[in-house]
Amino acid sequence: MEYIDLRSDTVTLPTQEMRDAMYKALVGDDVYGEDPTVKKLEEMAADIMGKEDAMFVTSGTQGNQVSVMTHTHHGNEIILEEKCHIITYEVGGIGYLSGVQAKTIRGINGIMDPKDVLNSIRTDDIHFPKTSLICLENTHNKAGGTVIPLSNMKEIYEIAKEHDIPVHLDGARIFNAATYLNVDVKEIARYADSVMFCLSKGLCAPVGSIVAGSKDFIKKARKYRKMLGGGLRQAGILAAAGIVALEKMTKRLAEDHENARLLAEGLNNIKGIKVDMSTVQTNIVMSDISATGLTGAQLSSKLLNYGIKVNGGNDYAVRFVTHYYIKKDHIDKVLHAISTILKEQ
Ligand SMILES: Cc1ncc(COP(=O)(O)O)c(CN[C@H](C(=O)O)[C@H](C)O)c1O
Repeated sequence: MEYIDLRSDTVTLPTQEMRDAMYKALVGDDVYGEDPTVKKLEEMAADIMGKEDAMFVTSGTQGNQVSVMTHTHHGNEIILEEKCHIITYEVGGIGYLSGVQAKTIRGINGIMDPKDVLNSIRTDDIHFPKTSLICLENTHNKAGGTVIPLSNMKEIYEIAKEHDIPVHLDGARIFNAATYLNVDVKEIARYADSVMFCLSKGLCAPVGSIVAGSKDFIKKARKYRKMLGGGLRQAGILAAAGIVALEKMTKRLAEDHENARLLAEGLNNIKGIKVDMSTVQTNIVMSDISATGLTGAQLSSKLLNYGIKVNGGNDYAVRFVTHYYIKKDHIDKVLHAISTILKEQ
C-alpha cells in the first residue's frame, strides 16, 4: 500500500536527481581525506553556514553528540532547553559519551529566556561544575517546529560570549527556520559556534547531517567522530545526495510550511481536535486530541487502515510532519479520514 506518511520528515526518500548523482559520484577513502565528493559537500556546507569548516556525519544525533564531546570535558555542566532533542531523544548520550550533566531550562515554545540562561551559568565555587556549553535548537521539534527569534539567539549568544562559553545549535531544521524568518541561514548560524543540520530530513537526502564550525573545532570533532566509528570510506556516494539537497531542496520548504498550516486549520475544524496555531510556523503540527476520547496511539492505528501514518503515543498528542512527498491532496485525504474515524466514535 502506498502510504501518506506524516510521521516525520526523516521518512523522505532521495529524489531521482540524488540517485543519479549517487551513481556517478567520484569517491575515495574519506579517512585519508581523499573522497572528493565528501570534501565538496563539506566545503559547500561551511560556506553556506558562514563557518570556517564542516564535517559530514552519519546522523543528526551523531552530529550533536560529537559536538558536545568536542566542546566539553567530563564533569562539566551544559545548559539546554528541557524538551530539546539532545535531552529527549539521544539516549542519554551526553552523559555516557561526554560525561557531562544537564542543566535544563523550561522554554516557552522551545525558547529559553536569556535571563534563565544567565542565571544557570555556574559561578566559580568549589561545589560547582563548570558550565562549558549552551545548546539551542532551531526549529524546536517538541514545541512543534517553532522558530527561535534571532533577537533571542543573539541575546543568549552575547551572554555566552561574556562568559567565554561556546554555543551549539541543533539546527536539524535550520533551513525551515530560515524560510520562516525569511533570512539567509548564515543569519541564524552566526549566533552559534557549532551548527548541526540535517540533510536527511526536509532536504530529502537518504543519510547524513553536517557539523559546521571553526577549523580547530572541526579538526578536534573529526577525532571524536572517528572514535564513534564515523570515519567513513567512500562516503561520496552519500555526500553526492547531500550536494543535491543543498543545491535544490533548501528553497522549496515554504510549500511544506503551507501544507502544515492547511492541515492545522483543517484539524482545528474537526470537533475534539485542538492545534495552537501560534506554534504552526514550519512543517510540524502538534495536535491535542484529548477531547476525542482517543489516544494518539489509537488514532494512528485507525489511520493505518486509511493508508496514513502518523506518530501518536499513549497520551493525547499527535504529531504531523509535512515534507516534499506530502502534497495538498494528501492533506485533504488525511482530514477526511480523521473526520470519518471520529464520526464512528
Ligand atoms: C531537532 C532534532 N535534532 C536532531 C535530530 C536527530 O537526527 P537523526 O539522528 O535522526 O538524523 C532530530 C531527529 N528527530 C526525529 C524526528 O523528528 O522524527 C526523531 C525524534 O529523532 C531532530 O528532530
